[in-house]
Amino acid sequence: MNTFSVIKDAKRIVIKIGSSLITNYGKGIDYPAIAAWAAQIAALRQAGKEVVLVSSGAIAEGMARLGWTSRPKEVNKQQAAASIGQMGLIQAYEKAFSTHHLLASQILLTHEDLADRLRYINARSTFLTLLDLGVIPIVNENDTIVTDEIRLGDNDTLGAVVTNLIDADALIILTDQTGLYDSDPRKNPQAQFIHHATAGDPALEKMAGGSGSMVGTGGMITKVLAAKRAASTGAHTIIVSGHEENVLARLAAGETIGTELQASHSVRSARKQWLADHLRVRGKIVLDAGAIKALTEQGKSLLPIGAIDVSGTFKRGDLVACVDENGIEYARGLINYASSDTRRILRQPTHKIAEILGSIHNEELIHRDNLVVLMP
Ligand SMILES: Nc1ncnc2c1ncn2[C@@H]1O[C@H](COP(=O)(O)OP(=O)(O)O)[C@@H](O)[C@H]1O
Ligand SMILES: N[C@@H](CCC(=O)OP(=O)(O)O)C(=O)O
Repeated sequence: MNTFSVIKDAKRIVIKIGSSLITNYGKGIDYPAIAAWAAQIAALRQAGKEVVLVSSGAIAEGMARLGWTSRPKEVNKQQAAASIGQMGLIQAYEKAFSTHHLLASQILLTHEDLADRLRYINARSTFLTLLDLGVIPIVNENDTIVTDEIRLGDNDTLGAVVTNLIDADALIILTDQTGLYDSDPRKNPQAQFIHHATAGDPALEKMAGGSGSMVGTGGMITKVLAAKRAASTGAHTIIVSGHEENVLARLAAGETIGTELQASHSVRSARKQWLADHLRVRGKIVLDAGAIKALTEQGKSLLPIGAIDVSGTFKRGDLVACVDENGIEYARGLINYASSDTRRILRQPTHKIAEILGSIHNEELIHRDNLVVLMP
């Protein structure tokens, strides 16, 4: 199926722009490029579409303003650079959108802001109000104050989280490559271009590598994982070069450019989506093939008999990832047993739990109501 028409028909779109594009590989804000994207976004608004922009580039622009040629290793210096660069980014966007009589707004998020259910709902309401008002929200991670504990990590993930938060129809990731290849084209000139794939296909995770540039953060792997995440609310993802002439306008006209990663998931309930968007898993349970099938195809709960290994230290009620033996995550959920107890009941039938632990909380390791499947 050709999903490019989805961009054409989409009502609500999240557009993520990477650092290398925004700052011309760290040389400083690319004002003409921002003006060109703003003009296309203004045309999308005119056509009745709502657009949220997730823009990277704060650290790269801060470094350029400070005259730093290599990214400092010290987190406090990166955070200082982000604080300087973010201001430049927002000024550039505000100016570019104002020429089209559009208001822009700034939203800086951390993972912690969205991990709390009330704040998540509140953030959603603010986004939707801004869109109702015809504003272009411009989002970045709050790099200046973020710590490892509350970090989202990269803006591809942030783009997907925002897509899920506002139920966008599509996520467009503008980057410096024409899209996804079966290996990093910077390293392999023979790499083959992927025109179309299903978001969440584990094969994509093997093709995608890290960032090949000095200023980019996540590379393709975070884009592929972002597409998987965006697909969980039914959003399709397009990974495409921001250097393409009129890229957004052409996508909106239904042209086939970039890599399309099609959503095949059925849409989740709001609570399960919130669970999926938690990025801080406290541990991992390795499942056998039967358990993976039970979770992903039969909508069942996870029983101890299907769990073959456990890692991490967690308490009852913590969020854990359900992975296969290769570490691919299939589901995540709130576990009924602490890691020490889980370890003791691995591979055990349910009727043995009380005998081994002395008491039984629940028959399931993770009840299906507290479990969200990430892959079809
Ligand atoms: N399979 C792949 N296909 C395309 N690009 C890849 C692949 N694997 C790794 N990359 C690298 O990912 C980079 C884009 O990611 P990144 O540098 O983080 O950009 P951005 O700032 O746009 O997020 C490309 O320049 C490329 O070197
Ligand atoms: N939040 C950071 C960008 C992090 C990031 O993911 O960058 P990129 O890989 O270029 O999208 C910044 O504004 O510098």
